[in-house]
Amino acid sequence: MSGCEANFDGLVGPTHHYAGLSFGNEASTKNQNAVANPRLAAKQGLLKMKALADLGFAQGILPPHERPHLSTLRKMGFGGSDREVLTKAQAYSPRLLSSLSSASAMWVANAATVSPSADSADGRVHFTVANLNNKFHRAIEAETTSAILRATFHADKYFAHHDALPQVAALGDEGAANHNRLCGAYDKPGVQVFVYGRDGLVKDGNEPVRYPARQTRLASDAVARLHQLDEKRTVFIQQNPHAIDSGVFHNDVISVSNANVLFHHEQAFVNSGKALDEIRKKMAALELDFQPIEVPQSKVSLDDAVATYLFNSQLLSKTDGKMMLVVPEESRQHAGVWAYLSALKDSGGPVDQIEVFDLRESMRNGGGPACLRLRVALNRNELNAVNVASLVSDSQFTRLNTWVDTHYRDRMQAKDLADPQLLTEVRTALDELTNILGLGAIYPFQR
Ligand SMILES: N=C(N)NCCC[C@H](NC(=O)CCC(=O)O)C(=O)O
Repeated sequence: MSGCEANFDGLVGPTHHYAGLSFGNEASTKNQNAVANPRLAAKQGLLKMKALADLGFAQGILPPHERPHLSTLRKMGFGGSDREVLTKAQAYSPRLLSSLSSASAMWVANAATVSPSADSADGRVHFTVANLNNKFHRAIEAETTSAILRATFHADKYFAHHDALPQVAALGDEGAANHNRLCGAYDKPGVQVFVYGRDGLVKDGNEPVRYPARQTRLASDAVARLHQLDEKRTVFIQQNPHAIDSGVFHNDVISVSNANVLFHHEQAFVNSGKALDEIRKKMAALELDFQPIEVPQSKVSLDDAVATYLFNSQLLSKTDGKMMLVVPEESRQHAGVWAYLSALKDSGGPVDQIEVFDLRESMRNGGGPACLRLRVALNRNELNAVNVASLVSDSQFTRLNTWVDTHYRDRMQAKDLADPQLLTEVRTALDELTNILGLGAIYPFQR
């Protein structure tokens, strides 16, 4: 198969903690105030990256953001020295400081939507940074995400970068977590599938009632337009509001695609049969055979899917033509889900290997294997144009692992965030990291 799918994983930042900031994400709510271990979190993520790189997959890394986010605090009127800003913000509202200190940028499936060059009219890879408008702690990610993506994929000839959509609820955009692509070879035209939770402009009675629908159709349409996609090869599907109300706050908690396979839960979409038919027809026009793997509610309930993150998995093509599913340890711990996975592996279908990773630190905030990675399908020239130090090699892994050991604390709670020493530690670490990754000045404090 020509071309490749490179996975760029977000590295967990030094202020990783459990703040209960994401209403609608049940793990986030459940684990509010638990004690986090940023060092362990970063190392769990690095181990996944290393393991996949060792298996021969193209693996990249995206750095964490600067937190606490002093520039937002200053914009909100907290003045004086950095130390004073932190003290005043903590006195005003510990929850505000916590929101502006979240390490949520680790979940880079929400960093941007990416369309490969084979699908875009101008023949370039398009990136639109997600505005993450539904959550305050995430809406502040866009600016640094944009700087990071532009530094990582910097050749204009190959890569087109779009800023985040305007920061309004009607244009709520959560990036690649609500986007799938079905294809044959990664560098040949495919069918892009955008999944949205609500319209954005009008209420049609199909919205969830308990939890927010973060992604709007208005935003998905805008991204498809920006990426110069052909409507004959684009599909828009509404996410099942009942699934959102059950804790499926992003579509990647209930479905994942790779090549011509869509692994999904039976209750993932509104009018599922019609949606799958449209994908099938549009793929057939490209002479591609669509292979959906639909998991029935009777085998894995929505609640179990949310609790185990079975679908927040990475589906990866191996050189032998078969696929491997990368799942979190929580999927192995659940007898019913593990029985389903064992049967899937032995079914004679496309998936014949299951790999399990311990990502507990991230999982406790609702971030599984797929949340931690941004898929970028590339042809050979494009892969060669990626900032080389952003690719995970043995030597980069060793440097990064040592960097984490040197700079990260092994315990973090909201009350630690006002410590001015923490800000110094973060800035020292990030300054060093931009050197390791050769990214230049990407953080506000470096400018
Ligand atoms: N499904 C994907 N692609 N990403 C998962 C994102 C998890 C993230 N959690 C948080 O932001 C929790 C932070 C806290 O509560 O401390 C979110 O809800 O946006």
